[in-house]
Amino acid sequence: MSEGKLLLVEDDHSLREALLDTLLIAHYDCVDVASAEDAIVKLKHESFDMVISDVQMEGVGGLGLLNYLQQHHPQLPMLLMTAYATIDNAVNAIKLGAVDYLAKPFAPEVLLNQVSRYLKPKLCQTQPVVADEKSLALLSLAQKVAASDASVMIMGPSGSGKEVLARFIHQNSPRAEQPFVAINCAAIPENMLEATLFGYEKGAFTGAYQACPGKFEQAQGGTLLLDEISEMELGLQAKLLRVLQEREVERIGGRKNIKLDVRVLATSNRDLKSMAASGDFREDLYYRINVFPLVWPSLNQRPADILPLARHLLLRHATTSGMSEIPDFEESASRRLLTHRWPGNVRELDNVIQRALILFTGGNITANEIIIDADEVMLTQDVKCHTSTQESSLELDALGDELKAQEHVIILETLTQCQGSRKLVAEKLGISARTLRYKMAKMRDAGIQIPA
Ligand SMILES: Nc1ncnc2c1ncn2[C@@H]1O[C@H](COP(=O)(O)OP(=O)(O)OP(=O)(O)O)[C@@H](O)[C@H]1O
Repeated sequence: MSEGKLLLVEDDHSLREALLDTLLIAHYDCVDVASAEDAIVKLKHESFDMVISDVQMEGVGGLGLLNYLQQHHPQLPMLLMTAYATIDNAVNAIKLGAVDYLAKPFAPEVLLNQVSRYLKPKLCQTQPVVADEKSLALLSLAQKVAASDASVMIMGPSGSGKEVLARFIHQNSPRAEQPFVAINCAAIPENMLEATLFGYEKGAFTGAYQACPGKFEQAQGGTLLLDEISEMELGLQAKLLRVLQEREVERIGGRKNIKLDVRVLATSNRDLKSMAASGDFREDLYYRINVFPLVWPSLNQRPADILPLARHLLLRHATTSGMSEIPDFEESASRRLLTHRWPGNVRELDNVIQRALILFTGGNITANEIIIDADEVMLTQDVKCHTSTQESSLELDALGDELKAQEHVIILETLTQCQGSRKLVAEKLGISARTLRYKMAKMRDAGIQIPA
């Protein structure tokens, strides 16, 4: 199986964006087009490792594209998506050479499960950048723990790098070649979390059109990260405990137990021990996942990490935005970075660096381009504030969260620059589509109008 590139063909704009989000979040390299004709043009100039296409589109449509692939790229697996009423077409398509079909509507996991049979997601290359003594000690401990099969509980404040550390443990473990699957327990609606974790059989509940393996099964042989486990409700915690004890899972609506070989890592930015003491988290589950605890201190407690991290983030974002020369920080800028308290930890530092690159006009980065407070963004002449952005920022002031306000201004500006393309915005800001979608959902919740 290769770490290849996907071509997504779908004429419905919003469905295409949603599918693209799902694939990018799962770390698949993916290019999207709106018609079979555009797909054929792409296929002539770029090489792909899999095609996912809608059947019914204007022009030659999905079947025409399948026909083209059969003649010119017979090895290329093609997955078709079809409306429920046209399953006969899909069955014919499989006879003609498509590898499988998905009946719309389908859950994101169903798509990912199909794709994972043919392609591996891109390996996430993020290695923790560390320089402070405390962080070096933590990393060397993590390396030792990685070699074992123990469950690890990673604690630390929000944005401190817990997920980065979890990936590091997986990549340094004997399971490194097997899947690393992460699930954010706080980001998935409560009623969906159980199905997402344990999977379900066809017809298990309304909307379960196809059987779907859960995250545990997807992580088979590898590592499962339960991000923000403190947010899981008590009833589900009991079910999770049973799965961990029995080392087997039963899909919702299923009748058979599936043996599991999965290492479990979990993260929390809350004090799980006192949650367990107060009955807000199951004590027995706490002890089961907390075999080896690791704690990332907040960024201000490991000051020697700040500048190496800032340089690393600068390199990452400058490269993503295609800059040929990577600037450095002037003395004044470094001083500003070192004297801030970083309540939002590395994520806040990441935002500040992205902002600096937006304001950057050449040479090295100066203290003027290190914008930490929202007011500074509003006063900086270099930032071309659009009317809608100003209005949104004023609304945000009422929320009393300056850090978020700065972030929102940047997202709105970049959305305008990229004419609404979520994919380009995520690329430009150097964040994953998942993060962007999450941030935009929060902005909508706060009443901010997001341009279409
Ligand atoms: N040591 C590090 N080296 C490189 N990048 C880092 C490091 N720590 C954090 N980051 C980056 O900072 C951002 C936040 O990190 P991460 O998502 O791991 O934090 P977290 O503690 O899991 O946050 P949350 O509690 O909000 O889920 C990511 O973009 C990540 O790549």
